[in-house]
Amino acid sequence: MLPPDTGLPFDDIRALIATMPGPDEGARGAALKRQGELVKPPGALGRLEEIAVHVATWQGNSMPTVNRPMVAVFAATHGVADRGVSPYPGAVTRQMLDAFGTGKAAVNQICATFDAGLRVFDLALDYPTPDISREPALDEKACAATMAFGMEAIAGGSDLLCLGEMGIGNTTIAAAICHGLYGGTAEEWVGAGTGSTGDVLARKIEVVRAAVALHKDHLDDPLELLRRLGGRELAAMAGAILAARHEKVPVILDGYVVTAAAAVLHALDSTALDHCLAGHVSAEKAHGAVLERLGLKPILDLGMRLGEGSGAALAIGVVKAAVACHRGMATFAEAGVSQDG
Ligand SMILES: Cc1cc2ncn([C@H]3O[C@H](COP(=O)(O)O)[C@@H](O)[C@H]3O)c2cc1C
Ligand SMILES: O=C(O)c1cccnc1
Repeated sequence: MLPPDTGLPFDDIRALIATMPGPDEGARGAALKRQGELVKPPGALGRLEEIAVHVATWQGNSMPTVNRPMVAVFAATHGVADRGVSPYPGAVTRQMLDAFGTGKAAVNQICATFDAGLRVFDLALDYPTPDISREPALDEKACAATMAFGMEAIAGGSDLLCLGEMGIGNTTIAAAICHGLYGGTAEEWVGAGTGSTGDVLARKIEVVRAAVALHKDHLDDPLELLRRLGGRELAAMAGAILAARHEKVPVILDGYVVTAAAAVLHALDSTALDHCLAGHVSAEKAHGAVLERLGLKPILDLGMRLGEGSGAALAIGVVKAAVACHRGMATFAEAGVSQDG
């Protein structure tokens, strides 16, 4: 699904936001009713019950499925990577794409564990976006086109979309977006990423501070903020989240970088992430704070700080189990179990 080709590119994105479908209250009501009838004390499956009802609500199906979960990993390169903001060189981004291709990365193993599909999107890796502390990452047309490209993540059909990213330097980008959206200090939003400490961490904070200062007069519009402080994988992920909403596909977010992309949509419309689950809270310093601002409660908290969709993919197991219980358990009446405690 591509946005209609009318008007300014960002206007097309705004039109998709304005026309997002809301929750399917019929499916939600029926799913809640079924949860109350299943052969267990009410609420005994805890968050699994909420998760099953969430998937039912956003698929618009009181008997939801997780038969075709898909992990979409968006990869891009960043000019800031040359500023010494990551312990790893920018070349690692392409090397990791090779590892995804041969099935040797962490996300491959987690996808295999849960029978999830994995698609990797190479967003012009040979052309890093400019250093955001010196100029905008993207122009409006490129940002909107990259968001539209991200909408391809769900092409071919999926009943649960997990988002991941690969792009050395992109925890700097995520921090700039969060600092731009939420204010505070650069220190507050910058974390270790792949393991930055000392001078590397200090440079990272400085780059984030300089980037937000450079673009400060243009940050009121979240799409403008995304194009200036973002990168291609963040724009594509925002597009994917929006397309999934229109196609009734629930989404699982991953760590700090994915959540920063999602936060841009939330700033445009506070209901834009209502179909999303937070797969986990990563060990990246500010991830928990962003999730709190978005009103998202992470499913897992395992101290992971990898990115590449690993935390979202791991949460597929929990969501699958939640939906399996919802679909497969007997009701008290079916099981002949007495319901009065
Ligand atoms: C071998 C390796 C595998 C990865 N898989 C994901 N990332 C993660 O690390 C990067 C962000 O961290 P920073 O901002 O510190 O560069 C992203 O590419 C992210 O997905 C990796 C990083 C490395 C080194
Ligand atoms: O939380 C994340 O998204 C993350 C953390 C470290 C490295 N890359 C990504």
